Amino acid sequence: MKAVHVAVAVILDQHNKVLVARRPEHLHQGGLLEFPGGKVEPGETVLAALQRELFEEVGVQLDISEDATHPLIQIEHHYPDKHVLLDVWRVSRFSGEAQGREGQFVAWLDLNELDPEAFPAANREIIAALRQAN
Ligand SMILES: Nc1nc2c([nH]c(=O)n2[C@H]2C[C@H](O)[C@@H](COP(=O)(O)OP(=O)(O)OP(=O)(O)O)O2)c(=O)[nH]1
Ligand SMILES: [Mg+2]
Repeated sequence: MKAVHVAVAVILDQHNKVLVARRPEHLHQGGLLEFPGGKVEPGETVLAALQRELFEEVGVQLDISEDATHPLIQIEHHYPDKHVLLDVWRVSRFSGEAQGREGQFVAWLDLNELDPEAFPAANREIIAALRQAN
């Protein structure tokens, strides 16, 4: 099974709050929290995908210049029904106010209070890497 390449944004504000959204029930890993993002389309760069997905899902415009976007970690994970490659980026500049544009719950949660169990299994490593980096 080929891995699905997914661009994922971790947006941390100056108060150590990170933007999370709840995956709609009907999707893969539905009902769990996620860092916003989505599949990289054919011919698209990962940063272009990151920017497109963040605008589509939460209405946030990312600054994807080199000094504002840093690779955090890549995680390859095999779910029973799907193989994903999460390409996770730390984003430090954006404009717009985050809102669930697809009707989903979104929130800024304290990094120290994130419950890894509320996220898909692949995210535990992301949360650990973030806590180590901060
Ligand atoms: N966005 C995101 N996806 C994650 C995270 N953790 C994790 O395992 N995933 C998985 C769930 C999905 O299988 C895949 C992302 O696919 P997706 O369905 O959100 O992709 P998409 O936004 O392009 O959605 P669609 O247009 O296909 O509906 O990655 C995460 O933190 N954020
Ligand atoms: Mg998505």
